Amino acid sequence: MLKLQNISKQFDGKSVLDHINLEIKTGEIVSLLGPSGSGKTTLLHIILGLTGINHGKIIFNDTDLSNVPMKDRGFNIVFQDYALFPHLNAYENIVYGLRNRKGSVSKEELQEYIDFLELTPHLKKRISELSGGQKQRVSIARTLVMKPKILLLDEPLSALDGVIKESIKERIKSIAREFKLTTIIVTHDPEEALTMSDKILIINQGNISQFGSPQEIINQPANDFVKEFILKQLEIKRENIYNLFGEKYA
Ligand SMILES: Nc1ncnc2c1ncn2[C@@H]1O[C@H](COP(=O)(O)OP(=O)(O)OP(=O)(O)O)[C@@H](O)[C@H]1O
Repeated sequence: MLKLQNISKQFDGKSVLDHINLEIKTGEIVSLLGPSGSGKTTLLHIILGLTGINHGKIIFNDTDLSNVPMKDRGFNIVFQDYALFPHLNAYENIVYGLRNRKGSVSKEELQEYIDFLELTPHLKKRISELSGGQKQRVSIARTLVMKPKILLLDEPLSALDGVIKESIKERIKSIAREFKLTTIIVTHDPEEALTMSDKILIINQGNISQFGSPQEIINQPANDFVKEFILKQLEIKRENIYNLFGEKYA
């Protein structure tokens, strides 16, 4: 269980997150959803330990991590632009983080992650030879081999489209299920959040507008902002949402 208690963050005296309280159960997929500048990435980086907080506590499985540095938290992130090393091939990128942690992943486990992400045919390729979806899979594999206690993803689908986007989305869902891995995803796209999460945290201007399951958010939007932000999308993407939630929004 990850608990955020009264988290506040200011940049240059300006409030970016205001008393955020949140509980995420182990194995849940949670999307942080909100418009540009609402504080999603800041919250993700605070959980990771990349960004400090001005107020509040971060508690993971009853341990207070608020002052624990990023490298000791055991959470790992897939960055939006993949952040792969162009001079290394796909395999070298995947194992890069393990270089100082010999023995932390067995050969069998490493192969399991590579198989799971269907990367075997691409291991010797340079990064420039990979498609967007393949780069994303390498980036996810590189993070998974570190055996994170929580997997954080910043806009993992934003650079992808069509079939590739759907396949990465399904892959992320199956990773969370297969490895029982708590997964927190930043997105600005309500459809992505509705179709890939157990719970959605809707942030607006540094405040929580609503935290709940996709069904709760659709059926009982907490306020006008949620209605506007989510229901607008339902109008646009009626068919996709219909497939998920049935006739209410058909
Ligand atoms: N290092 C920083 N220094 C100063 N201000 C920052 C810093 N990082 C973020 N901010 C500000 O904090 C606010 C929230 O930024 P954040 O990146 O968390 O938003 P976001 O919801 O992830 O937006 P986007 O969807 O555009 O990435 C913005 O007003 C941003 O300008």
